[in-house]
Amino acid sequence: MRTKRDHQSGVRNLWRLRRYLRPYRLQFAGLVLAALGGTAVGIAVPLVIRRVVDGPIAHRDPHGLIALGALALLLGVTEAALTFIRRWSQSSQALGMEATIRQDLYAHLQRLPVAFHDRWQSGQLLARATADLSVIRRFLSFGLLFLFVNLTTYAVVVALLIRLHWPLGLLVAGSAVPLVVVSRRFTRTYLRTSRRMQDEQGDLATQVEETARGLRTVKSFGRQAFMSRQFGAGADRLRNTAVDKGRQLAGTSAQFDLVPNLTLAAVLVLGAVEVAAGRLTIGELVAFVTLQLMLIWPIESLGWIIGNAQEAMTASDRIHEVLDAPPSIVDKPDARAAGPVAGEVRFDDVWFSYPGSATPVLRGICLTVRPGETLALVGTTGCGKTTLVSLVPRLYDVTAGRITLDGHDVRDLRLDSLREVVGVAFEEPTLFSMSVRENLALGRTDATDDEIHEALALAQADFVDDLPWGLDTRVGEQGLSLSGGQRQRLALARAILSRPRVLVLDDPLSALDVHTEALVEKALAGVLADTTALLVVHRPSTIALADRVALLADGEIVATGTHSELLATVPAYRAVLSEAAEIADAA
Ligand SMILES: Nc1ncnc2c1ncn2[C@@H]1O[C@H](COP(=O)(O)OP(=O)(O)OP(=O)(O)O)[C@@H](O)[C@H]1O
Repeated sequence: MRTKRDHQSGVRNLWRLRRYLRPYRLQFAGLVLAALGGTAVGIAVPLVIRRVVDGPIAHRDPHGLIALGALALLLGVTEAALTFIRRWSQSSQALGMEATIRQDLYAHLQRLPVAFHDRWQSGQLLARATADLSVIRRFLSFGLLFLFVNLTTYAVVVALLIRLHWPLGLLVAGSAVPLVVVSRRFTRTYLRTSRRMQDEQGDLATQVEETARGLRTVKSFGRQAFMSRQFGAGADRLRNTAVDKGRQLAGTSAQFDLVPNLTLAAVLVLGAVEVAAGRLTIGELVAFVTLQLMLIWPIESLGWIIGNAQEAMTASDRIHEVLDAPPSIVDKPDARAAGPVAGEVRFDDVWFSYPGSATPVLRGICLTVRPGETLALVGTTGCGKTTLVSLVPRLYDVTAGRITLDGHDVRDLRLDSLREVVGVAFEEPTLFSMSVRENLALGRTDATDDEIHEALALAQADFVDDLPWGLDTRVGEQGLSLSGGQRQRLALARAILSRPRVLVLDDPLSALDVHTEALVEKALAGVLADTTALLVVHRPSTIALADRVALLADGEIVATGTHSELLATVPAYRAVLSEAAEIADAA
């Protein structure tokens, strides 16, 4: 039952990819015509041979032999030319379709909310964008075409065979019955195995990606052998599934090979009897057998084509699992630009739970950050500070309540303009495999070198001048060639480069030494003077930047006030700060 459902969903999802075939429909029609033309010419050859055997050879007529020989030669050359045309243009359209699907997949991944990426392993996404798309390309370029051509060849040849000698022709037609039985049994198991293999490829890609990213941790804990064992187990699983899949295909292909060969043997014996009885000429028998030989390849390849179609179905299922995921954080139809804003940010009875979790992380948050004010968020680890600030640029949407910017619900604003207004720097900064300049200008592509240098100076990131190619230095995957503190300062410079009205800084100085932190804070104070800022703070020293502090505990705001007010009146605040100070000292 489940297999039937899987099969239906696979067929449906594969069929949905037809929109990618549309721009290439003329090319595809040309391909089909070239393939069918080649096959038709191939079919005509045995019919010419029949004429040769029953005509010039039987009547010892050399002139007739030359004419028919020339015709056979012409047919051979035509078939070769058509095959060349088909092969020449076959891959370009499939590669074009693959590229378009890949671009759509990537664009959709960008539209999907952070919550989607929290749930999905990156290796699974990687495998979908690479291996699964290659399977679909193979099907679109070869499988689909040959499925069509081979089935047409089969139907035409069997019709000709019946016309040549109907009892033997019906025998050949009847051989389709065991083929159908074999293919039904095959598709039942192969679909599951194919899906399992694609999932395991994704798991393995995730392992490689995580190990590459976490190599320092792996090495520093001396866990290479452990990780290798884990990877080995995954690789073994994948190998076993691949072997299982290969064997299923081999077993089925052998049965597909057997049927036409057994039928051929039967035709030879029965055909000889018919010739002896005078009901069939030798030329007709030769033509019959030659035509029947033309069925061997289409039938033998059917096992591979059906297997390829099954793999394409499961790959298409996997790709649609991503393409069908709704981009839940999108512009409303009537969303408007934020326009010039004063910068008041208000949390209005905000509740938030992560998708799939029943426990709210934030509970009834009411908080107002006035235009130009800097508010520090303080609280024990895991109390919800990062979650709270992530709601402002709508990395997640509130579960209940609302967040307003100058009185407008952020969900009513266009996302691009909201994200222009709100600049963000996180504790774990991501730098991309691009030059320093490109990394910095992510939020403002038109920034001049002077503006970039100003932002770098504010973030105390002048070390960029000492990099081998200055702003043009590629900072490598995730900026690994830079220290944690350097990366943090680049991320900070990136956030302030666009001079946003609202700045969200999630502990962006945690990796800096005390001296550099003090310098950054001094420079930042000027930026923060006229910017609304939400500052997640772990180190007591950073609180100096804030006009006001909010103490978060267990997802609730338990106190707000100036640092000195809270210090004097809220014991829990003193406790959180002294704990943080101890950790900072220990570090
Ligand atoms: N993507 C996520 N999916 C599900 N739960 C999450 C996710 N991110 C965080 N959480 C949970 O939400 C709670 C609050 O996490 P959050 O990162 O907001 O805390 P925090 O106060 O910023 O912590 P820290 O000070 O350690 O950075 C934690 O219990 C955490 O386990």
